[in-house]
Amino acid sequence: MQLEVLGVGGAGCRIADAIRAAESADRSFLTDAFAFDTDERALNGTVIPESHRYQYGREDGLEGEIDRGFDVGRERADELLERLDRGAPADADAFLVATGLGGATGGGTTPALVAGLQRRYDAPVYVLATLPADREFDSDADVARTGAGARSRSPSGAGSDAVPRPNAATNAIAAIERLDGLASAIVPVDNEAWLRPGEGIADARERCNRDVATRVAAVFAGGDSESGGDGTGPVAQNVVDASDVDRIVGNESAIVALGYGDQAVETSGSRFGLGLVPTERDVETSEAVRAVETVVRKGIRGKLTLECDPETAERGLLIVGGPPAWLNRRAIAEGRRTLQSTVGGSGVLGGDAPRPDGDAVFAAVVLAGVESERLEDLRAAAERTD
Ligand SMILES: Nc1nc2c(ncn2[C@@H]2O[C@H](COP(=O)(O)OP(=O)(O)OP(=O)(O)O)[C@@H](O)[C@H]2O)c(=O)[nH]1
Repeated sequence: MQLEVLGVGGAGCRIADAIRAAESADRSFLTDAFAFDTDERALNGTVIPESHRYQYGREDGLEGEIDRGFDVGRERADELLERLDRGAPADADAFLVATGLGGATGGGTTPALVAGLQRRYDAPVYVLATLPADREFDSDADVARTGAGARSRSPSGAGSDAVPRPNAATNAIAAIERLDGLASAIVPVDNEAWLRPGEGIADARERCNRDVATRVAAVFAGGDSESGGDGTGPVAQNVVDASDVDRIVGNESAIVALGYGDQAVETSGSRFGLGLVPTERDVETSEAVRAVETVVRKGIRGKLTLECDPETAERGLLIVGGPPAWLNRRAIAEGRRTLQSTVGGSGVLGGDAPRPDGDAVFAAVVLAGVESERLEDLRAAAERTD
């Protein structure tokens, strides 16, 4: 499928950058990636081509005030949407607006941008939004190595990420409330769960953004029917396309969590001799089954973009990918049944994603309509601040 990515604000632009980097040359899944920010320095820190970067609004910032951010969003959204004509937005099967909630730029602009995209295009508009970590707005949280010491350790390029954001929870909740009913679905990425003890955003962001981009690519580059890119590669038996993703995540602003698991496997360069692609006969069935079982378990029970109980999901999607010889059909079907019994509903779809050049088996899991205590915790923190 073809995804159009719009990064807004510091986090959003860096995540858009990472998603672009996760696109492999022979498996394109992006129409375009754009970066929009009020901060020109942050914008220039991305490798998104200049034609697709755009500085808007006030350079001197919004001082973390989300209401000012909403005003700027309303005033400037049309101008940003016009930039999309530099690419091919009409070819997109879906839009993904990447943003970081907690500041004023990304969270402020995203609702108006999403509303504009919904008005202009038929394709669904998903929002991938980071949630702030407690240590950003609560000086007692993770005191071990954060606080002033950690801030001063931040590299000079850390920009506003190194500054405490007392309004972060309030801003994040205000933005989520505006997105509810506007976004087709919301994929929160909870920084609290992704940061290690003592880490600041600036220390962790490259790793986090790469992990998030891997998940996005696994879902949206899914099982292309032309998996060689030129139509010559092995074809997925069950292709996951844009309408499958659409059916699972829905169009009612469901909260979505992404899971991912992978396991390195032996391929041509290792056991099978240089240059020889293993065939199904070369791979022990029991080994292939175990690999698929392992990655499916990690995908469902491992770290999710948003901590939640997978049992609360209303619908689910499973994509199992890797070198074709390792994609054991029965194990993949069993994985899908496992997901089905986990989410307890009938809304489960599955597919495979052959990667002839891959050296790992992976599972990408989409859990849609989940309930998460983290959002309630942030809401409570926002109420305490107000
Ligand atoms: N995962 C991740 N989170 C980030 C990153 N950068 C910032 N964040 C988070 O996103 C929130 C918003 O930060 P930015 O995106 O830099 O802020 P902004 O939207 O540009 O808004 P202002 O700085 O107020 O103009 C922060 O509170 C962090 O929680 C990043 O690269 N990756």
